[in-house]
Amino acid sequence: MGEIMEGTWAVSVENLTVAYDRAPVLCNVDLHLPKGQMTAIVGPNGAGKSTLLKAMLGLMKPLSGKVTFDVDGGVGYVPQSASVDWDFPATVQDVVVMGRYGHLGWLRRPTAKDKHISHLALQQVGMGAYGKRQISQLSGGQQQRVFLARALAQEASLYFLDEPFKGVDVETEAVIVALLKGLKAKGKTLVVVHHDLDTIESYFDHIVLINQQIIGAGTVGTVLTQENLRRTYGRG
Ligand SMILES: Nc1ncnc2c1ncn2[C@@H]1O[C@H](COP(=O)(O)OP(=O)(O)OP(=O)(O)O)[C@@H](O)[C@H]1O
Repeated sequence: MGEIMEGTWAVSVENLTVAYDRAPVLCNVDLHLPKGQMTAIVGPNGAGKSTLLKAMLGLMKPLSGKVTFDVDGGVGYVPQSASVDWDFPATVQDVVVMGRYGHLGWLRRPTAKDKHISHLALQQVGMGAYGKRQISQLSGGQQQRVFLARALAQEASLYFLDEPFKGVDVETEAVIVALLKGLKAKGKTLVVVHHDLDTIESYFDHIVLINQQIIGAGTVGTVLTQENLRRTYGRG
């Protein structure tokens, strides 16, 4: 691939194999995710999408393989909403300020600036009035917005989001898409687990089709074909 220059990829995955017990969930995954673009990770339930995100983030130890990042700033993660303990006693403001921890020195308390940035992030997701509310007392869509605000407050340069549109209404989805596109316009790299095939073309530049192995990866125009979808979902 002679046209690919150094510094093109934000994330490079080489020969990654991941298993929970013994049976591998991901096998020999080689993958490159382009800088400054929005990439959709797409595949059926159980394909290993969340596992791929966790392995790339170093939250799971792979059986083999290597993941390297080439980014100027921090790495942000918005986990699947269902995987979060929403009964944890914390206010909305607390959760968003946690996004600033990477910017805080050792044992330093959040400064007025951290609180200000966190408040602006909450306003950006339309949750400015909810700072003092317990997170357990929010709807699913509101919780999703708060997690997005936390990611914004983090001011990372690479973001991983696991199904940010799951269970949200059309308005919340539009808010989230606009924010993600705004982050991309600022040069951030976004990697998003996504299920809705109908919106891939309008939301994303790049796509990874996965079902334990990589079925295809590249621009949406070249990879999102009927044949590749059939190979990914095993139907048709
Ligand atoms: N903690 C775990 N222990 C054992 N097996 C697991 C664990 N988490 C996931 N798995 C298994 O690993 C496989 C991949 O799961 P993963 O959550 O990565 O899939 P996914 O593509 O994100 O699915 P979905 O679209 O349903 O969220 C599945 O077969 C799942 O049952």
